[in-house]
Amino acid sequence: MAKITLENLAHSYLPDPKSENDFALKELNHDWADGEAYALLGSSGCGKSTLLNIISGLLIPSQGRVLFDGTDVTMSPTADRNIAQVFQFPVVYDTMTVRQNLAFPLKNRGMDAAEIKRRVQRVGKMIDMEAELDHKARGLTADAKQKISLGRGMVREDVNALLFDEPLTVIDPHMKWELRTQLKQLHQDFGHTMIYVTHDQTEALTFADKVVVMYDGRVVQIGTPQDLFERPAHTFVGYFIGSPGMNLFEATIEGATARVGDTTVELGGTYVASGKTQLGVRPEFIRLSAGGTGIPAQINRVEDVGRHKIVRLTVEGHETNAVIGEGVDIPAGTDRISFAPEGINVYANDWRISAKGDAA
Ligand SMILES: Nc1ncnc2c1ncn2[C@@H]1O[C@H](COP(=O)(O)OP(=O)(O)OP(=O)(O)O)[C@@H](O)[C@H]1O
Repeated sequence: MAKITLENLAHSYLPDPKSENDFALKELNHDWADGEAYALLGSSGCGKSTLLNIISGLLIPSQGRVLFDGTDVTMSPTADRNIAQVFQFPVVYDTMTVRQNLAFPLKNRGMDAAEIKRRVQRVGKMIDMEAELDHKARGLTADAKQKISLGRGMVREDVNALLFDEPLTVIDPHMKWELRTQLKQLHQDFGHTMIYVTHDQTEALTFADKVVVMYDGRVVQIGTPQDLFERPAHTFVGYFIGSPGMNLFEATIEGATARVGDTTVELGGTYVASGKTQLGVRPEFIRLSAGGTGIPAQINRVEDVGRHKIVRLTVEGHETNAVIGEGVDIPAGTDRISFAPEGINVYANDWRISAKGDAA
């Protein structure tokens, strides 16, 4: 297992990049801790695979260095990096049995037969294919073949890192949940450094200790699921994480208060902000009322989704969502919203700013 250091790393697919916009991966500096499970999350085209391919050695970055435990591996081929990789689509040897496929990386390293047998049995159980261990891979479904690929990725215990690139795309929904749980268990048992690329927030939040959110070639936040929920560092994180995502209100910041339209909102702290200023409030922190001092709002519809209700409103001309707990009544004649102070985030030019005196 290794700590992974990304130093002044950036990548452009163009031979002669002129501006930041020419970079698929914009400059970043990070240490990814030994033994942690990271999810790389972001929408299509934001640079997740570019970053993963640089870490795995499939791509040489146009700038910067990659270090494994302090050793520069930037120019080292994948084979020399001692990593296991699982891709979106299965990579299996059709003519081999499931058992031979799983044993392959261990045999290659000359491990003794009894140990190979033990590990293959364990991984076979993990991927729920114990009964098929002696079947040929040819003829198995894509779903089963991908489970073999995952198993092969997990069978070695001595790797520097385990890299997964959207590995559950072809897996059926029930098995997805099962395999995610198994991966998490594997991580707890062996403490591998794991990097898991996905555009699915549920997958990222359930799998990872830390979620690395990418947007437009940039890492906009690395945090625990709780950090991403409570203190989204960028408006994109607020919008992308959560269902529905965070509401944004254009606001003028005036120290400890903000003006949203004609309404004054108490911020619960003092802020100095300029540029494009907004308040970000998750639907869970929106309060509804009839009359009073809140921001004028109009309910468009209410969706009962079982555990809670989603109230769709129009506020200051924008669609706004509130989440109301099961059994909580929506006040009759609701025409105002207000914000729970602990749920207010202040943004200047899309980046979260802290109240004076706050650490984060
Ligand atoms: N080989 C390449 N040549 C030129 N441009 C590329 C190449 N690979 C990726 N890109 C571009 O780089 C940007 C980042 O792509 P990347 O594949 O890293 O994103 P991603 O977040 O992994 O997306 P997806 O989830 O769709 O795979 C995109 O604009 C993409 O078009």
